[in-house]
Amino acid sequence: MNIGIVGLGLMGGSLAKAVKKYGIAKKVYGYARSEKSKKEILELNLVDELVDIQRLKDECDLIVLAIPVDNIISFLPNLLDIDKNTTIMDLGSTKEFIVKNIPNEIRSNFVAAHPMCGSEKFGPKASMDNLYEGKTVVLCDLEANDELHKNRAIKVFQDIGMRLVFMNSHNHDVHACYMSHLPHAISYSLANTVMNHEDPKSIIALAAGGFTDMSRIAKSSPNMWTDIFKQNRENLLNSIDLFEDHMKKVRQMVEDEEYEKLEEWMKKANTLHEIL
Ligand SMILES: NC(=O)c1ccc[n+]([C@@H]2O[C@H](COP(=O)([O-])OP(=O)(O)OC[C@H]3O[C@@H](n4cnc5c(N)ncnc54)[C@H](O)[C@@H]3O)[C@@H](O)[C@H]2O)c1
Ligand SMILES: O=C(O)C(=O)C[C@]1(C(=O)O)C=C[C@H](O)C=C1
Repeated sequence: MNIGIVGLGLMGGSLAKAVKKYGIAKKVYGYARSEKSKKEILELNLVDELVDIQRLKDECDLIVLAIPVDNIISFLPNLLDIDKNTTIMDLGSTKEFIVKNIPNEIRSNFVAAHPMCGSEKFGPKASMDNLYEGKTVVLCDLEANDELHKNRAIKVFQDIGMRLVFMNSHNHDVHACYMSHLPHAISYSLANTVMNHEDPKSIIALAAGGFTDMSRIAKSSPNMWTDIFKQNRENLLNSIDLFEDHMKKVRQMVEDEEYEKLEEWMKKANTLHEIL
């Protein structure tokens, strides 16, 4: 099978490396827009060839959209005349808005997927051949797909070592919000809070494991995360409200010097790690 990847940053570049590593693709084609990306992709030897959209459509059995979630939607008009046997797949971090915006002509071709792996790094240089190994991918609303496309997508994810989880796109966005989008909002908030209060010298001198762990994802791509917060707005607003309730609760317990209650609240939080 020939695979075409649109966007060869962390996720697309890592997929290109993984399908090569496991011998899944006869040819891996890439599509990139900026000259800077094109240069990096070729230097890193991520794909067999960079091609235009027409060649992607003419020569690929599977086209993977590994670009920010708003760009996924704006890219779809390019694919309306796709062959009925060509599979399209996205790797976006949100699912409901994307699925709602898939044009009818290509709905059965389009497999909505979200790999639950990644990092705060972005761009072609961040790609890794083992990013997907042993990780989970969420596949959404598969009842809308032809068997050919569903099975092709499932096989590719299995062949690169992923576990599969099936969910509807609405539930996906609720869960992804709590497990990924809220943590990013908190980490960006923490980074800005600390930078407004502390000077660089004390940040460098005192940053230890706790702060480094909590702030790692504040280094993530603003371009990608603005789109995610926009598309998952309602769920994010709800989750921020619930998080704020807990911040108010801890603030109140400290203010009222209710230390036994505080300890119980912390013990409850400890139990998360009996599950994880
Ligand atoms: N980073 C993560 O941890 C992670 C995890 C799971 C899913 N995702 C999702 O995967 C997708 C890609 O994220 P990433 O981390 O690889 O981002 P990235 O910034 O590393 O890579 C995206 C690449 O796509 C290019 N691009 C953007 N629009 C394009 C277009 N219209 N045509 C061609 N190229 C285009 C950019 O130049 C960039 O090189 C996003 O939808 C994101 O939500 C990311
Ligand atoms: O930074 C990481 O460690 C990630 O795995 C990235 C992460 C996350 O865990 O929130 C980020 C966005 C996703 O869509 C999926 C995964």
